[in-house]
Amino acid sequence: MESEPNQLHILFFPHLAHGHMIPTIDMARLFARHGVKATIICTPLNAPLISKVIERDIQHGTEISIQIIKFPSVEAGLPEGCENLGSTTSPEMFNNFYKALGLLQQPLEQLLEECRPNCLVADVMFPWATEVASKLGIPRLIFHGTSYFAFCVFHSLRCYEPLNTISDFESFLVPGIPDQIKMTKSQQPNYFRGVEDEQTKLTNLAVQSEKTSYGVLVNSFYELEPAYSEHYRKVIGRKAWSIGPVSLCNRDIEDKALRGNTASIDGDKCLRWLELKKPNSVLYICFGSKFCFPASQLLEIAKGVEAAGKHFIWVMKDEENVNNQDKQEWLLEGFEKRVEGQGLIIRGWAPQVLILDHKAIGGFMTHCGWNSILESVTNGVPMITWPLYAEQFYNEKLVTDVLKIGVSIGTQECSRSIDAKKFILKKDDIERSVNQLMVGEEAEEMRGKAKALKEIAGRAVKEGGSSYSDLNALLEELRLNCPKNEQ
Ligand SMILES: O=c1ccn([C@@H]2O[C@H](COP(=O)(O)OP(=O)(O)O[C@H]3O[C@H](CO)[C@@H](O)[C@H](O)[C@H]3O)[C@@H](O)[C@H]2O)c(=O)[nH]1
Repeated sequence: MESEPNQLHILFFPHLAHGHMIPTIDMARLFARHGVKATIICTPLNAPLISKVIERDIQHGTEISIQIIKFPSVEAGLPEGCENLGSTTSPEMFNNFYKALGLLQQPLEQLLEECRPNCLVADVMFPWATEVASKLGIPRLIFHGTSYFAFCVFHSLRCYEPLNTISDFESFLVPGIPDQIKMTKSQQPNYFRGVEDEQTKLTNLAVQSEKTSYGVLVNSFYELEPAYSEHYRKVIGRKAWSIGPVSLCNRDIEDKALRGNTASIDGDKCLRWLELKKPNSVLYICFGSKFCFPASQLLEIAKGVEAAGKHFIWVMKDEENVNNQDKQEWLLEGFEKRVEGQGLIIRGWAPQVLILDHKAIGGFMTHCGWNSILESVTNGVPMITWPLYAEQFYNEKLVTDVLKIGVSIGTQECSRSIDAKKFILKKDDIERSVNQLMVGEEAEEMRGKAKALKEIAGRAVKEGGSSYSDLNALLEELRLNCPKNEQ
């Protein structure tokens, strides 16, 4: 395909973690469908995941490609082959992974010099990318991967510092945001709890780079959180474009199946199982791409969903199986047999967008990663919110207190490694929330609101819709302000 003379060339540089890579790939595909030449930067072991997904786009004539750079695993003290945050298995590996990300600065610079794109879209985890790009006169857009609501809460807590004077479980009102939102200090990420780790350092750098970057891309749509989109732009004063939900670029069933191309279960098997169930009758349970519960928590979830008596699909991560060998027997033989017909257990990776899209799915028990929330919203599915770490407690508040399309499971502690004895939620908590979400008047009301949002999300990405127009406005601005800077 001949390139247009003023065709924009944009480089997309995702953080090497599923929760960031997946929306960045979708975003690059979206830009390519809007006439941009899109190049996704990635490392050798992450490349196959991406190439499978973009294959169909290439066949359809969109200009999208991959540019591979080496990942400095060994240099950063990681084992060879550890190129995705999902493969880190200890806090030390986790920290080394962030060190390795820092070492990508030089290869990025070299690549930018060779390609001279009109613009670089780089993940928030690469704060140094703004400076690297600006040396070559290339504007850098930041991709955060989360909601406006979460940005606004984060900004408020930095600005007003309400956490300095309170104890862990005392509740406080988040100051200066459009709604009355109550939280506790224990629900805050490490950054606000005085923990000086690699993530805290990175967050401080990210805050600085946000001020000097060209602007921010947000995987959200205006109608979902209008007050917070306005607050972010007008009160906090950042330049931002809402271009989501980007997962809606997986338009047909093949797209959705491809998107789950690493799934450990055949998509058709899942669909066949779901076909036999009534509309809105199945609860989907998944806690994102990485998190692993201890066996004691898995057992309480198992007892809770069994007692609630609803159909369910439950995704268990591989590490949960490996780390909890002692309890496997109970889960495999006793539980799995007893719930035959009632539940489908997926061990490993699930084709999530394919599952959420099925009419039998009536609820989603989620850890509140932003992609999962958006995928639930775009399919009109209300949620049981069970936030675990990072900004997930903020996302929970948006779902339960602002949008009112979810039931909180009631967890209080933001932590990457759950202390098995202290923070275990019990069978009764799980049973109660499943019943509250799946049956009764309140459940119908939440489902109605979620279905309405599904329609609005669909319109937002279609021609004339809010996200479609925001993306076009951005591309127009880049064409005017950011000509290709050939050397
Ligand atoms: O078995 C699985 C598990 C996950 N997914 C997909 O993986 C993505 C997971 O993303 P998300 O729900 O956002 O969870 P995390 O991977 O935990 O996301 C990280 O990144 C998000 C975006 O910045 C943050 O909101 C989260 O707090 C952070 O943990 C989604 O697209 C899911 O559809 C699957 O397809 N199959």
